[in-house]
Amino acid sequence: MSNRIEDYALIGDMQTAALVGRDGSVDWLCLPRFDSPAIFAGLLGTEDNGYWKIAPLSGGVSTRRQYQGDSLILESEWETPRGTIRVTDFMPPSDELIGAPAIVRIVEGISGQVPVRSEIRMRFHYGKVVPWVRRHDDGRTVAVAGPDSVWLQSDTDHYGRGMTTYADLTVGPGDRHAFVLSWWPSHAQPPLGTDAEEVLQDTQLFWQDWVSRCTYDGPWRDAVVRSLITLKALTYAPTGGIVAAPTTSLPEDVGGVRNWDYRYTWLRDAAMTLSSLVRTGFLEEATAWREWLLRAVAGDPENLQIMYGVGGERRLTEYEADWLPGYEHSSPVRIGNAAAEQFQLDVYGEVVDALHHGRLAGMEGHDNAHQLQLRLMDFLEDNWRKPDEGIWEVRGPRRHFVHSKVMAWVAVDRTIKLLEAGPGDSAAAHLERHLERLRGVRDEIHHEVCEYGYDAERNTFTQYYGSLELDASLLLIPQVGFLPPDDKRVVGTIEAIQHELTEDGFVRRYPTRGESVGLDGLPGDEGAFLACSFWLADDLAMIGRVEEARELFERLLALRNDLGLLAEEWDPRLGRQVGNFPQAFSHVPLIDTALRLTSLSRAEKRAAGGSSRAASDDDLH
Ligand SMILES: OC[C@H]1O[C@H](O[C@H]2O[C@H](CO)[C@@H](O)[C@H](O)[C@H]2O)[C@H](O)[C@@H](O)[C@@H]1O
Repeated sequence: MSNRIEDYALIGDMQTAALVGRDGSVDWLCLPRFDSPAIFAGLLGTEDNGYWKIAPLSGGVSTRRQYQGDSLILESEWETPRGTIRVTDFMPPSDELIGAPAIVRIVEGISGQVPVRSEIRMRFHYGKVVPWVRRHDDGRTVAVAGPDSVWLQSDTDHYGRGMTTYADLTVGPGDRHAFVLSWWPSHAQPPLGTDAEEVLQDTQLFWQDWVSRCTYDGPWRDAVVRSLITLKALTYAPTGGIVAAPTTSLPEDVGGVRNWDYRYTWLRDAAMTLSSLVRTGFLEEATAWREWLLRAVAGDPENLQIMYGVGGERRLTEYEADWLPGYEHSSPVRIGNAAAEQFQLDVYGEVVDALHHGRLAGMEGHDNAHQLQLRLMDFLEDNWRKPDEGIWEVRGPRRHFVHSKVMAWVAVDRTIKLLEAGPGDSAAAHLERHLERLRGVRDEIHHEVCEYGYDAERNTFTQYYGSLELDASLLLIPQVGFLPPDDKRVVGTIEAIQHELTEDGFVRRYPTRGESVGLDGLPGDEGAFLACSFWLADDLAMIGRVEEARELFERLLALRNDLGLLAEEWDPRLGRQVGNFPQAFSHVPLIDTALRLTSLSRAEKRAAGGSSRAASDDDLH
C-alpha cells in the first residue's frame, strides 16, 4: 500500500495497537494482543491483505490531523469540495474499560454534506485467511475464522461486495456516526455492545489522568510527553511487558532484507524504557515491568533469554510469511525473532542498571529483585569472558564486542554499589569477601577493555577486540560511567564516530557493506540509527559541546512525523523514516537527551545567577 512509514498514526489500548494512514486506512492491527496475527496487514502487502478505510468518497488524504491534546485519540480532518468532516479514531484502554480490544471510529460532519464510505477487508492470520462474514441477529456484522471473531457495530447499514464490507453515509454539520470493531473468542457468547461516546469520554479521562503524573516541565515538554504516551502505548497492561515496537518487518533498508519482528519484550529496550519512566514520574509502570521481569526470568540465570513474549513466553520461533510481499517489496516478512536464542552479554548490564536507577528513584526495594541481581552476577562472573552477539544482535559470528564488556562492567559495578549500601550485620565478613571478589572482576574487565578494545594509534575504542571498525554503542562509555567524559580516549572515540560513522550528522550503528555480507551477516545497507544519534547529542553535551548537542537534538526532533512519532531509523539519502514504527528505542533516548539538556541549561542559569551548585548527575535523575 502507498503510505510512507511516517504517514502513519498510532492508536492503541495497551494490549495491542493499530496504524492509521493519512488516507484514513487502518493498515495494521493485530488482535487481541501485540504479537497476535494481524487482521489488517495491508501495511506489509496489498489491499487484499486487509485494511479498514473511512474517508470521504472523493478519496485523498486528510488535510489536517492531530492527537486530541495529550492523548492517543487521533483526529483527522478532510476538507473536500462538498464540505469538511472529522474522523476520531481511538482504542479504549481494554483492561480498564470494555474488556475486549476494540477500535472506535467516529465520523463527524463539520460543514457541507459530505458522502463518506467505510470499507473493510478483514483478512485473518496476517492477510492470508478470508473469514466467514455474516450479519448477526442484533444487526452487527461478525467475521469468524478459527479461534477469532471480530464484531462490527454501527448505526449505518453494511453491505458486502467482492469480499469487502462497505457502508455509505452522508454527513452534515453536527452528525456523528460511530463504528466499533471488537475482537472476541469465536466460541464465546457474543460480546456486549459498546457505547462509543461513553468510551470516548472514558478514554479522554484515562489519558488526562495518566499524563498528569508526568514530572518533566522543561522546554521540550510536548516532545517528551508524546514520547511517554508512545511508550505507555507499547506497554502490555495485563503483565507490564513492553514491546520494542508494534510492527514487524518495516524495513531498515527499503526493498531489502533487514526486516524484523519487534512485537516482543527485549530486556535491553524495556530496561532502558524503565529508566526513562522512573525519571519522569511513572514509577507504577516501572514497578509493573520489574514484576514482569522477575516472572519472566524466574529460574536458572543460565536460561535467561534476551527477549520474551509480552506474557513472558520463551518460544518466539522465527518464520517467513511468504504470502506477504512486504512493505514496498521489502521481503521477507518475518514473524517471530531468532535473536531470542542469542547470547547478548550487554543485557545483564542494562537490567542491573535499570534496577539500580529504580532504587535511586525511590522504587520500593524487592527481595526477589535483589536475589535476581546476585544470581545474575554469579552467572556473569563465569561468563563475561565469552564472545557474544552484542547489542546489535548481529547474525554473523560471535565476537568480543567492546560495548558488551563495558555493560558487564556496569552490572558488576552496580552490584558492588548495592552491596556496599547493604546492612553491616553478622554476614559482614562473608559480604566483604564477596565484595572483594566483585571488585577484582570489575577491575579485570576494565583493564581488559582498555587493553584490547582501544586503538591507541587512532585514539578510539573499537567495535570488538582487535577490530579496526567503530561502533556507535561506544558512545555509551561515558554515559554509564565506565570512563569520565573528559578522558582523552572518550573524547577521541566520540570524535572518531562523528567523523566516520555519521551521514548528514546522524549516526549509523556500524559500517555496513552494501551488497556484500558484512559483520552483521546481512547484505544491504541501513539508515542512521536514531537512538545512536541521540546518544551522540548526549556525549557532546557531556564533553562541553552543549550548543552542538542542542543543535543535533533539535535536528533529531525535526525528523519526527507531524504527530511526534519516530521509527527506528532515518534514511538520510531518501529523507524518510525506516524500520519498525513507532520504536521505543528511539523515544527513550529522546526523553533522556531532553532531560540532560534541560538539567544542563538549568545549571547554566543557576551558575549565571551566582549559585554555587553546578550540574551534577543528580540533576538527571
Ligand atoms: O540488525 C539485526 C537485528 O536487528 C534487530 O535488532 C534490533 O532491534 C532490537 C529491538 O529494538 C534492539 O534491541 C537491537 O539492539 C537492534 O539491533 C532484530 O531484532 C534482530 O533479530 C536482528 O538480528
